[in-house]
Amino acid sequence: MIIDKLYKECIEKSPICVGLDTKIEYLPEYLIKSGMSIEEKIFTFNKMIIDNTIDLIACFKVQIAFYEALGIEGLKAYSKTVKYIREKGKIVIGDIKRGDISSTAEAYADAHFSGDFEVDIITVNPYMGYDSISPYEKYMENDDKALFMLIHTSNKSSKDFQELKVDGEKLYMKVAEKCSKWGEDSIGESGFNKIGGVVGLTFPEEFLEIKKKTPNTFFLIPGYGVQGGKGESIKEIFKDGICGVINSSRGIITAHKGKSEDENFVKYTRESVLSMKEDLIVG
Ligand SMILES: O=c1ccn([C@@H]2O[C@H](COP(=O)(O)O)[C@@H](O)[C@H]2O)c(=O)[nH]1
Repeated sequence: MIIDKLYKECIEKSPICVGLDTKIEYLPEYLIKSGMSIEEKIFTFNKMIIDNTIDLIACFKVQIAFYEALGIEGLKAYSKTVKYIREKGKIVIGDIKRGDISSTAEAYADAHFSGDFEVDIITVNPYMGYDSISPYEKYMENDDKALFMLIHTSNKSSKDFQELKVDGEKLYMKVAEKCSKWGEDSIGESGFNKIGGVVGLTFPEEFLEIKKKTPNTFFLIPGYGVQGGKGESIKEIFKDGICGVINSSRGIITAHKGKSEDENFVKYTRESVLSMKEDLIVG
């Protein structure tokens, strides 16, 4: 089961997810100035990051918004990037945050669990309820696909709706309970199921509250580094064992900026992953 594989990678390598939120301005000058097409520039940058971090981490997350922003060439770079990661046998999360009526959700499932944009796990927004999530299940039957459902996001305004009280309980706790319930039939040998949850590291107390109620939910944890999430919070959250994978995007893929603008830029990428790993050591 894919979440078992992700869990194993977290134990064997590190619970780190490198986020490929690639923008042209993040590229080293030598690539920006090269005569390559946008598609080639972005893919070359991503490939160098992938090749130089793959042995240290659990998975990659590719945020589709940055590729959509570059038009057709950007989407071709997205497709090449996710295919390259999968060819290397590594897990790739498509951060697409979809949520729509079931007929449209079926199309999203086809688009991101097969074909040009196929990834192993996608992020989904559960606001529209169960029939916006269930169309992905067809692809999850073979155990090689999974979902990460938004529960409590890392941004400041997550409070606007997610913390509203419903029947005396915060809305994000209701969502966490549904996430756990919808995944309860698919618990793997790791003890986690196929419907994971997205919970930001920027609100560690809320994280602990969610974790207590959802022992079989594996988490995608954004918010580390640039957004203010701290390694020390992970030590508390992982006190009883690893229960998620921590994403860092800008903190890793821009680590070379102001230091190296040539082919050696990946030295800084690798160093940033190693220092994140050090910061997260649970002990
Ligand atoms: O609650 C959420 C959900 C998703 N994200 C995504 O994670 C990365 C974070 O990037 P950093 O550069 O490490 O801040 C980005 O793709 C977001 O769209 C999130 O931040 N918070």
